[in-house]
Amino acid sequence: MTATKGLEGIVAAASSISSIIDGVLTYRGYNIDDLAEHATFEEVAYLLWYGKLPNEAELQDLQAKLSDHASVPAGVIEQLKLFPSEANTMAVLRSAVSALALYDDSANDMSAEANLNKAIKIQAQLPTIVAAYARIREGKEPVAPLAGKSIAYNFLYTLLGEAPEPRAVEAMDKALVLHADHELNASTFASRVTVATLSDIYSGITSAIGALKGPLHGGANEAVMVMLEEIGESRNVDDYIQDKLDNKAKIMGFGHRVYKNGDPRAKHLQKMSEELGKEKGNLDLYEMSVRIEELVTGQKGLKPNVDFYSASVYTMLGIPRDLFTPIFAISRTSGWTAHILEQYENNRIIRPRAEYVGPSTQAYIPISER
Ligand SMILES: CC(=O)SCCNC(=O)CCNC(=O)[C@H](O)C(C)(C)COP(=O)(O)OP(=O)(O)OC[C@H]1O[C@@H](n2cnc3c(N)ncnc32)[C@H](O)[C@@H]1OP(=O)(O)O
Ligand SMILES: O=C([O-])CC(=O)C(=O)O
Repeated sequence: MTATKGLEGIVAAASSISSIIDGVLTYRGYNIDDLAEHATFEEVAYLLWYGKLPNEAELQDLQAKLSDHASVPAGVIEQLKLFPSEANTMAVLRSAVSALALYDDSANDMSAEANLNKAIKIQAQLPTIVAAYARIREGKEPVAPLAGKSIAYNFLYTLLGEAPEPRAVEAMDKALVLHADHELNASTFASRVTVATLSDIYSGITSAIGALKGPLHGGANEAVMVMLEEIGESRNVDDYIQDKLDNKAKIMGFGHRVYKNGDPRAKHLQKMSEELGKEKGNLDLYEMSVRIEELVTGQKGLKPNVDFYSASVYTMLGIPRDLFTPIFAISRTSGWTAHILEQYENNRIIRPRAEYVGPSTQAYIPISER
């Protein structure tokens, strides 16, 4: 038995949810470029859960369910108030989602219907939790989401406490569409491993949030913003990046395990970054990002991934840096839950083998003789 480091190239599950074939990403066979252009996040979530695009009535029904479930148990809000105001936001989210299970009587109901309902409920509650914590840590009261509004609208509304600009809602919605699912990425795999033991959906999402938090995965969007802040202004880009490249340091937001010729989602975020910069009359972040890309791609051949331009997009939407990865989690909950439901439908425990590289058979030595 020989191990493949990082399981590169190993096909570990069959799935009909999303595919990456020859660098083209599809959700249920629909090209991400078409979905990014035309679909709302709610349509995409429906597509991921039900396997088809909704008609008007089906979409309205899902939107009503999401609205009905958007409030969070008072006990979870009380917990958010007890957490330190400087806490890591992904750790907060991981803990809060785990706590949601304590208030859900159906948490351990393993019927397909109950699990789909929980998927919708968790999707509705995640944005409420992220916005509530962001306000609580600033000493403000959480704002209740408005019935009949989209997840993108309500996230911005409950975060900022005022009606968001239509353009901001549109950009947020597109970002949610682009992050919704991505085949067997690390966090989705973690969620499938967890629920394949027949553990509950909350355990699966808690595992996934823990995996997404890392800077090699979803945490990279926040790390990109740290880099842009460290660089500070355009004239510093070349020296900063050259120093990193010379020292073989990782440039966050570049590279990908599967895409070697570029991530198809990045161009949409780059376009959004440029458009928002133009609208705000400040292209600094966009231009710095473009120059970083020229240097990194030029010298290392590495292309930007989904996390690179999302950092400048979210910043231009007025979102604090440490909410970037929680936003990724809000979107990816649709994909995680779709994968969890698919895993339950045709389950077998996920239990690979390890190549043993430790010492060969050893004779036990009593402690007094060691
Ligand atoms: C949503 C997402 O999760 S997208 C990914 C987000 N993560 C990041 O942006 C973090 C930065 N990128 C990385 O760390 C990596 O590219 C990963 C984790 C995304 C993929 O990792 P792997 O598939 O193991 O990388 P891969 O084997 O292709 O790396 C090949 C070489 O390129 C280097 N490399 C890869 N990414 C980068 C980078 N961002 N900066 C500098 N060098 C890099 C590797 O160090 C490796 O060099 P070596 O051959 O000298 O050892
Ligand atoms: O697929 C991956 O390895 C990481 C990624 O881009 C994602 O999860 O969106």
